[in-house]
Amino acid sequence: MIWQNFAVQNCPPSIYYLPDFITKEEECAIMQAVDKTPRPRWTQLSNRRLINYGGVPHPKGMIAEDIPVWLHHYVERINQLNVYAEGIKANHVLVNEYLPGQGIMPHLDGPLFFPTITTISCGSHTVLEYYEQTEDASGQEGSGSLVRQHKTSVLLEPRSLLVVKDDMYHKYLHSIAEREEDTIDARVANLSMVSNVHAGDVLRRDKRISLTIRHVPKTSKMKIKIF
Ligand SMILES: O=C(O)CCC(=O)C(=O)O
Ligand SMILES: [Fe+2]
Repeated sequence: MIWQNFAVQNCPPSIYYLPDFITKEEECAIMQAVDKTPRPRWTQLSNRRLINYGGVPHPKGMIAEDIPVWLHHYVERINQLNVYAEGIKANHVLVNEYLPGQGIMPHLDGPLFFPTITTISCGSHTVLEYYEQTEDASGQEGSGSLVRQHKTSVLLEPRSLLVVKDDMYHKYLHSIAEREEDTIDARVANLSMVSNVHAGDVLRRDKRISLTIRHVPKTSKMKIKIF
């Protein structure tokens, strides 16, 4: 599969959207495996819950942990695409679970990850929104007053793969609004790449599981110092 053939037009570089990257059976298997994950593995946040697999990224280096066997197949599928760079392989999977009405605040993924990321969506669609953040023109330099302007949106259907790099990784903040339904409008940049969804449609959200499969460049071996 040549992921470069799936570039989303009408948005800054670079987003790629691959519908039906996984089958319904694979989607079901992911949802079941995530469902079975023991409670202590989860980090509960106010508006979603998550699991780090592969370790917890850290500025001093991620202490690598094994990725569970059920995820190897999907990590391998991403590695076969060669999205990161020659010889660079995924070593981290972030599982996010969103119930209808939940989301994630505008943010950048930051310097701990290789700046090309991949996300598989399961269980429900969502709309990923991108914002340009600039210092308020009326505010004084360094006042810290920031304004956010909507740049583009991407509809993520269940079973799709998203690949994000370049300015869409480094420059524009992404978020998922805390909504129970999404009204699809012409600001959705990949509307021509989805079937049976049109501007004006209202899509009700269901529980969504996302797998964000990334490469964490800085890893460290745990050292136990004995004095
Ligand atoms: O769930 C998603 O698709 C996005 C998650 C995300 O942006 C993150 O965890 O950094
Ligand atoms: Fe993110």
